[in-house]
Amino acid sequence: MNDMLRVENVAKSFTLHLQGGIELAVLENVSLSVSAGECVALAGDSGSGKSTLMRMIYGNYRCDEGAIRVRHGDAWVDLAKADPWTITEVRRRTLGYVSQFLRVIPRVPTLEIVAEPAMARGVGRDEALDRARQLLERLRVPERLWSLPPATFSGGEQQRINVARGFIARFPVMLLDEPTASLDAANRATVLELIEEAKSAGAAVVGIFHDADARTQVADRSFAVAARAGAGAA
Ligand SMILES: Nc1ncnc2c1ncn2[C@@H]1O[C@H](COP(=O)(O)OP(=O)(O)OP(=O)(O)O)[C@@H](O)[C@H]1O
Repeated sequence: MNDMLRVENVAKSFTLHLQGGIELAVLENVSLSVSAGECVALAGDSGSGKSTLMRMIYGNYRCDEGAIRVRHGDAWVDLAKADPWTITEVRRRTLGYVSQFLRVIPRVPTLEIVAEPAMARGVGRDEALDRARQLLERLRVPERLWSLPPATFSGGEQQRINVARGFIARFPVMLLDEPTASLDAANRATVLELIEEAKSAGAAVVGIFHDADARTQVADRSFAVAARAGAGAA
């Protein structure tokens, strides 16, 4: 198997400082590998730890135990032990993340926001802007909005800009947190197409899809994230 991502024996608990230091154990002994061209859907009840696992893979949450190995160029990097600079480098070149919410940068026009991850991966400005236009067109974001900062855009418009940012750079490993939530049928279909195209180009994809039809369409398999005894107790 041409693995791109290996999660090995990962554990995570949260300490709730505002509630007397209660320890909330969420994940224990989680192992998962994802190969190039494969899409794995994280499945499990609400509160089971799907988003927590995704944030750990992105390096937002530290692991209590275990390793999160990502193939970064010719090397393997363990994000559980990597320093912040290395995590930033892995995100710039290897690891894309479509979160549910767009982090808006004040005053920066939509077109630039979408083009930025491609430029950060070394794509020339003109080509990056071209790709951004194509993606915004495919995702039906009206051209009159492209020169405006997206702060005041609707939830669905912001989500499509987030999707465009996630897909423009052709990351080898992609994390998708509910990429079709709050989209209409036509845009939902486009996002599923983009996921299929990324897989065909060799991306390893990990997704959370509450939309069961979307999951069936793009995921090659599901990975059950099981809530630990005690999780959700607080
Ligand atoms: N930063 C945090 N601090 C404390 N507890 C947290 C934190 N993040 C998540 N949790 C807890 O961890 C558990 C798992 O949450 P998580 O968001 O990963 O679940 P999920 O499977 O993604 O749920 P859903 O399907 O509802 O989005 C929950 O009980 C949640 O309260």
